[in-house]
Amino acid sequence: MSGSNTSSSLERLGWSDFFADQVNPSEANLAPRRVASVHRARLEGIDAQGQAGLELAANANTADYAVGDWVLADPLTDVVMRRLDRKTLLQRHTEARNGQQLAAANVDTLFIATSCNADFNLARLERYLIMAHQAGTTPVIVLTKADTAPDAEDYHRQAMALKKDLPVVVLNARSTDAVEILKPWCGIGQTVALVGSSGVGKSTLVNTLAGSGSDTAQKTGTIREHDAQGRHTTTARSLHPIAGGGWVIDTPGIRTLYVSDVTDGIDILFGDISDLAERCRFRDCTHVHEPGCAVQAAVASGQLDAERLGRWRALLEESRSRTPVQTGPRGNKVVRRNKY
Ligand SMILES: Nc1nc2c(ncn2[C@@H]2O[C@H](COP(=O)(O)OP(=O)(O)OP(=O)(O)O)[C@@H](O)[C@H]2O)c(=O)[nH]1
Ligand SMILES: [Zn+2]
Repeated sequence: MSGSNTSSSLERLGWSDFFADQVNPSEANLAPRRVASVHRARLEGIDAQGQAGLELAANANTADYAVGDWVLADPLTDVVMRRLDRKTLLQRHTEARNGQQLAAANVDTLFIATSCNADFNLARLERYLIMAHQAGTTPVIVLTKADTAPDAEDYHRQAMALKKDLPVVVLNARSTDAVEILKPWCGIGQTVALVGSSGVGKSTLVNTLAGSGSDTAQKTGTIREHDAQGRHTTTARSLHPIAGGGWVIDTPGIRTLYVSDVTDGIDILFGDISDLAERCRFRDCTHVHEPGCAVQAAVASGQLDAERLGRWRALLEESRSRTPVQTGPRGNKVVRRNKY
């Protein structure tokens, strides 16, 4: 890496020791670039100077790259030599060949958006929280449309009860006040992404964060991504600068994320129940009818909410039925682990 100016500009793009430490001395002449959008046949990149080419080798597949990835490119030919390990990775479950589609990489904070109205659903928020933990990102619940809800504080209180120390903010996505409220997670070099149902205000928030007059502004309520044939640089980038520093990733893929393969995340979100379960008399306790069940005892004493227990059980069931299980060499079951 050359001079400190370059690295400090790179840090504005999200570069950090985590990535710098992966660069071998023999790779010092290569240029770190960040993937700004992924198309079927090509990638777009950025570096400290702005748009930067990313050419893939003939045998490479764009599906192996996610928006937000860091790669090392040959500065003369723009050819991608290597992708650096990811800090975090958001994936989509698909029915396709390998079952996973990459949605975004190296997202520091995941804004889980829901509005202060009928969209608000604790079970769905829990799923998004699990997804955030599973990806390695920090979740923040963003309650939108506070300006239209007389009872926003009630939603706030319910969301905060989902997990100890969970950040929950209440805002009007159309107001510039939202920028100030989200500032703690949008500093220089920070990357955020938004998930949530259709219509909760994700595009509106991206626009508000990007600032007015930004040429990256998304059109709300309309289709954003279009590949204009015959022109090659007109597609919307998926990595948008935030006015006060940082980046927000917004892609169609991230808008349709849902939970799968979530066992690790479930243990983080429902750690209290997992702890209780360890104290049950039977190791294979189903926490339904067994004597000596510490989980049922906690429900009976009012320490544990029965509905929350029900959601935990449903998520575990779903996760078990979806997690691919491979049969190991001696017929012992090997559950696939996260691999970034
Ligand atoms: N009053 C008010 N309206 C909002 C707020 N956030 C979003 N809206 C409006 O809600 C509508 C939907 O907002 P979008 O930003 O398009 O929602 P989205 O989550 O991007 O929806 P998809 O693109 O379908 O995923 C728009 O008309 C917004 O102006 C808010 O906090 N307050
Ligand atoms: Zn039990």
